Amino acid sequence: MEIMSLALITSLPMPQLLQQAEQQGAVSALDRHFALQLSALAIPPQPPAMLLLLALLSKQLSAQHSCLPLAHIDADNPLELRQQPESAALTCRFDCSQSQLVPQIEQLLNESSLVWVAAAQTEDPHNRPLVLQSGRLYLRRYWHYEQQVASKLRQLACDSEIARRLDHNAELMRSSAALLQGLFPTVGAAIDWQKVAAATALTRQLAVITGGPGTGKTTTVTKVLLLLLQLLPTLSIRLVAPTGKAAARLSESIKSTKARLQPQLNGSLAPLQQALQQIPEQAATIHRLLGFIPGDSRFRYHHDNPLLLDLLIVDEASMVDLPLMAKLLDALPDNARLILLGDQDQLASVEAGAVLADICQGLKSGDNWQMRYSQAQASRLSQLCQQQLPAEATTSVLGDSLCMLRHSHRFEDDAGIGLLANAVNHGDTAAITQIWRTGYQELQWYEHNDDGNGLKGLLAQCQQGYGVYLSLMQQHAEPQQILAAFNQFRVLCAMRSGDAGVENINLAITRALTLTSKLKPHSEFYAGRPIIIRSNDYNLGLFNGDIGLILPDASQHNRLMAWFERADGSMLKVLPARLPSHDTCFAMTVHKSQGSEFDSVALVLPTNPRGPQLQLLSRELLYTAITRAKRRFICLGNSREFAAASRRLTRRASGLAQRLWQ
Ligand SMILES: Nc1ncnc2c1ncn2[C@@H]1O[C@H](COP(=O)(O)OP(=O)(O)OP(=O)(O)O)[C@@H](O)[C@H]1O
Repeated sequence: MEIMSLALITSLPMPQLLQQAEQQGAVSALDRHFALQLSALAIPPQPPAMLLLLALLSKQLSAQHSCLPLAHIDADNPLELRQQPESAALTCRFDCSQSQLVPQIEQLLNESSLVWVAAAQTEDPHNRPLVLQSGRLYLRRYWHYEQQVASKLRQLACDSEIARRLDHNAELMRSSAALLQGLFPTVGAAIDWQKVAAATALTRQLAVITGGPGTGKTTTVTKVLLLLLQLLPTLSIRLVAPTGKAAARLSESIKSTKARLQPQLNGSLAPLQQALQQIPEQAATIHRLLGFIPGDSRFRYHHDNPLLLDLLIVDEASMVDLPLMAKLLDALPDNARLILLGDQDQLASVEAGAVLADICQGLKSGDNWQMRYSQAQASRLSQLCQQQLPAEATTSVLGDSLCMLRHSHRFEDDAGIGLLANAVNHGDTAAITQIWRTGYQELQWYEHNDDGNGLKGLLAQCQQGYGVYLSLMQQHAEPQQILAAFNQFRVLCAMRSGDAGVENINLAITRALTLTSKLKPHSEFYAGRPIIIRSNDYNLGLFNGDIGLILPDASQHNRLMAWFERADGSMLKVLPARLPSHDTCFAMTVHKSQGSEFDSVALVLPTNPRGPQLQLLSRELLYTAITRAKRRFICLGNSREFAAASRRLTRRASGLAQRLWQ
């Protein structure tokens, strides 16, 4: 046993120890190489503990955390090594108590030439690769992103020009309150949070409107646009979402909300008719708005070449990762307004960070949420909404920009899907068990069991769910109609591999559909094969996550083509041989399903989840899967594990919430 300097005790020299740890799966090859290569750059040579910290930081980044909080390191087993009886004991621990660990590591980092300790200065003159701040170790790039996002959001979280006008113009306050009342006719004393959200967006340069599915985010924001365009008729507005699918849904949703509002704009609301016509319907992806440059991680629009707009609306903001949010905010002109819409309870972005959850973090009060309006904003909102809003001791300017919608208009209060989503969101295992037992008609449970009946039941549901689009295909319906029918039903899996992973379930569904004779998968590309794109192809206009179908093209002697629907509703057809990398998509991961909704969803959970699989089975994963379903939610799983997963919260390590709220 060798005792290293800096209070680290290891059974092997650190490079060999990391190699062994890699074989165990405790770190990846990338983590090990990152640690070795970065430490090799340093002069003077770095101690073994630094190598360990570098490997741990890399491991954190691979798990989509933005940083390594030093307090999360386990002094006794920092690499989380498993002790394997057959091999010599692999030891790696700090020779100090857990309580002494953080100060000792901080001292080590303070002395390292690789680390800049961020304090009063805002930039490191030496561009060191690592940054230490408030007990968190960052890769410089991520520290920068966090810094950028926090400072821009704080800068935007101020009163809008309209708020200043309202404060000094009693007549404007009165007429605005009347318009709000017309658009949100409040009945009873309960606070109408949609109205408050609209008033928030009117009075603040930044508004964050969060809420679960069907809580009225799109309805509210459309009404906000009516009010803003009435007051500022030349406002240039852009609508964006993180994926093509989400952008298409936003366009669709704005279009139908406008159609629904149109007949309501009469009497005192009639002057809003013109504003209604001006509301844009076309949403783009964030990448398209920023002007992606193929093969480059930079965008055409940035701080020195800002976007030309007055108001940006970002839907599905929970899917926006930290780097993309930093770039989006960087490209936003200083005087532009920003409205973020999203569901803070959903799975976080596929890449690093959990920006929306961090923004909302300051409203968290135990298991509940609490609005935090300052005295001035509470009084302004109360006048506008003609309802009494309480002021709260607030620690951040952000509090005045946030509003959370909690009542779902999509699910009846006593409907199974809404109840289940709510119980999962509160980790209420007793309620979850009760809901499954009650037998709601929108819910269907299949238990994994040895005789395979659970899987058989699920596959029968797939034959029915996917039977609709396959029948349309047999009837030679239009590709767009067939694709729409395909998108009514979807199987979601918690993970890609394993017995109940996407790969296996896709095979099982393909076999089950072949048995119905509606699918004939005799070659790689066969009529009816659904595909999901796995990489971006800017030339073809196909992007990671796009879903299409292989179908015959009647205009080309039934030649098989891959058909996709573009965000504007038009169809794109591509020769299958030209498709970028893709997979079959009867089943897809819950992660990939974010931003989409289906009439019916069937979720497949692992049979007997262990180790890292358990980490994936989180409350956010279940909630995201359930809320993809509009009418029916089916689940194949292990009932105990389902309930247990609802208590497993994933928190991404980040300093953003602290920067925003303290
Ligand atoms: N205050 C309300 N009263 C009655 N129905 C409402 C109200 N607000 C919204 N709705 C209805 O609820 C449904 C969902 O509204 P909306 O699409 O605005 O919600 P959302 O939060 O944007 O949903 P999603 O998360 O699915 O995008 C729509 O049919 C809408 O007409």
